[in-house]
Amino acid sequence: MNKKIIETVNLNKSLFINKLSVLNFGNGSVIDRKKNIIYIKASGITPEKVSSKNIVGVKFEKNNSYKIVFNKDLNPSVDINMHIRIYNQYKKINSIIHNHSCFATILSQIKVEPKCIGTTHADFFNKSLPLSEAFKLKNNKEYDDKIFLSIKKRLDKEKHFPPGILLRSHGVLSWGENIKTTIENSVAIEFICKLYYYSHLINKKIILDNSLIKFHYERKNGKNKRYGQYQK
Ligand SMILES: O=C(CO)[C@@H](O)[C@@H](O)COP(=O)(O)O
Repeated sequence: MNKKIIETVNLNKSLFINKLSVLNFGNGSVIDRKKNIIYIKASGITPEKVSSKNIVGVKFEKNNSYKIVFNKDLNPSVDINMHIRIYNQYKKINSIIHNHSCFATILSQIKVEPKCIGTTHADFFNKSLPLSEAFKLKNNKEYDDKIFLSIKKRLDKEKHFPPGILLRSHGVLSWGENIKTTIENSVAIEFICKLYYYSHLINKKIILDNSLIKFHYERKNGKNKRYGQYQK
């Protein structure tokens, strides 16, 4: 069995295992950059029921068009065009999860970017988690381009590429160079949003000194990280 298809199944099942998805709200994709094929959950399939039989493979072009090349009788996730645009734009991303996990979706709906107010967040990312920009539709055909542009406009403002983004009023995207990182990022983003939500409910004035953000972030990330079984 194709390794990318197995990875896509495991990625989508992780949504269910980590309780990041209710019903079919959510999908995961993996890209084969050598063949320009994206594997994604078929539309309407709940993550716990995903198998190689309901993974769709689409061969995509630079102009974001695509044709179905695997499980041709199935429709890909409704979000396939958003995934294609992200892969075409950001070459370091090799897998994407979209979900409606509870606290990340709450913050996306109240339009709040969770600031770094604790070392748990700082261990993971040293900036606020970004929220995509607002947009309106003149017609339904604009949706795929507009939702991607709402993501790109916000990411263009970031010096450090984030592990994901809150999709305004909708949910969350997490991504990574491989499925392990993408799954960890989706779990971490939801946990950080939960910590932020409850901390802020109790005290709106919480801040964390930048020196501590820097210490924690650099201890776990980057070329000089000092976490885990690193070479002494
Ligand atoms: O969020 C949405 C729809 O708003 C989708 O991600 C969700 O319904 C999943 O759709 P798919 O089953 O992936 O087509």
